[in-house]
Amino acid sequence: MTKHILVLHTGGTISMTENSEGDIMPSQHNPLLGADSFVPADVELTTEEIFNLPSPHMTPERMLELVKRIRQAEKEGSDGVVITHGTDTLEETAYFLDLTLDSAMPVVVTGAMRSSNEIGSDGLENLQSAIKTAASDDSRNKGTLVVMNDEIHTARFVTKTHTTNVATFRTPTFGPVGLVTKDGVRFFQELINQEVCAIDHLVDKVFLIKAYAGMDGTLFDALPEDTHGLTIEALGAGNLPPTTLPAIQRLLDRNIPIVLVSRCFNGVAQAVYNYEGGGVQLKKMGIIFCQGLNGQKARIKLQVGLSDGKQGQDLADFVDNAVS
Ligand SMILES: NC(=O)C[C@H](N)C(=O)O
Repeated sequence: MTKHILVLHTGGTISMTENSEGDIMPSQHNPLLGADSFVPADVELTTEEIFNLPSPHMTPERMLELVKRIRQAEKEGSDGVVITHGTDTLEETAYFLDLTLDSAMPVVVTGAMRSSNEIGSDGLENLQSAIKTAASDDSRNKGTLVVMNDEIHTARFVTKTHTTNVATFRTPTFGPVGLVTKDGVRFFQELINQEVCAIDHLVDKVFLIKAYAGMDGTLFDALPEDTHGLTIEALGAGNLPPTTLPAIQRLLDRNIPIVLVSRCFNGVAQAVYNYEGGGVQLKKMGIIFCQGLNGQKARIKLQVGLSDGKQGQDLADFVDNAVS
């Protein structure tokens, strides 16, 4: 049966070209438009350029525009959607889609580390793998997936780990969920469902701050009056320098929800240390521990939860546990 796959291009290196000086720049004519000779025989492709942006120019407002286009595509009869995207913020857009699209339809995000005319360009290969994944029945009901370098990852846990290597996308702690091979798509890990928020607007003042040895309250006190929420990348298992605590308490007294993750690459944040600034104390103060997400993903989750109108325990339950 023919599968109708919509490809939405948003820009990034996959759509860029290298000039004679070696600079990589957005192309005036997207080299991916019309490149479809590699599409599997049972796939009918529709292609749209919704944006042509380097991914550092991506914003949550643009992510929401993308969500609305994907919801419409499902109504129009698409069997799956592929999004091409710059890799710098790919994981944030992918996770935003994962949290806001309430659908069984496969949604697959891909990109490239080498632009379209560089030697060893990985764009078309990644696009082909993403199309195969979006066309597979096995990809239904799996939330948003990220396909790069023959691997399938969940949007929830994948992260960019290398500035230039084509094997940059990794899933720390849990690993990839599947592979794209010559014969098709193979999943080897089950996915755990999560709550989806079908939001149609955004609250915007949600910040991310990284902790470091010797940190004090300066950055916390500098947050604007109308702050909606804050995510902190804390130390180790989930601890903070004691000199940050008075400023953090002032934010909590203003009813600003604070979500904590670890700045460590592997593992989950847990309230295990009971000393000044230790996780046990932070949890007692009312900080929400988010397990298994990195800082940029936890910030997206907090923003989506707040945009859905969640607060108090409801918000904490939504944010705190990404792994069950
Ligand atoms: N590989 C890439 O796509 C990186 C590029 N700077 C982007 O995110 O748009």
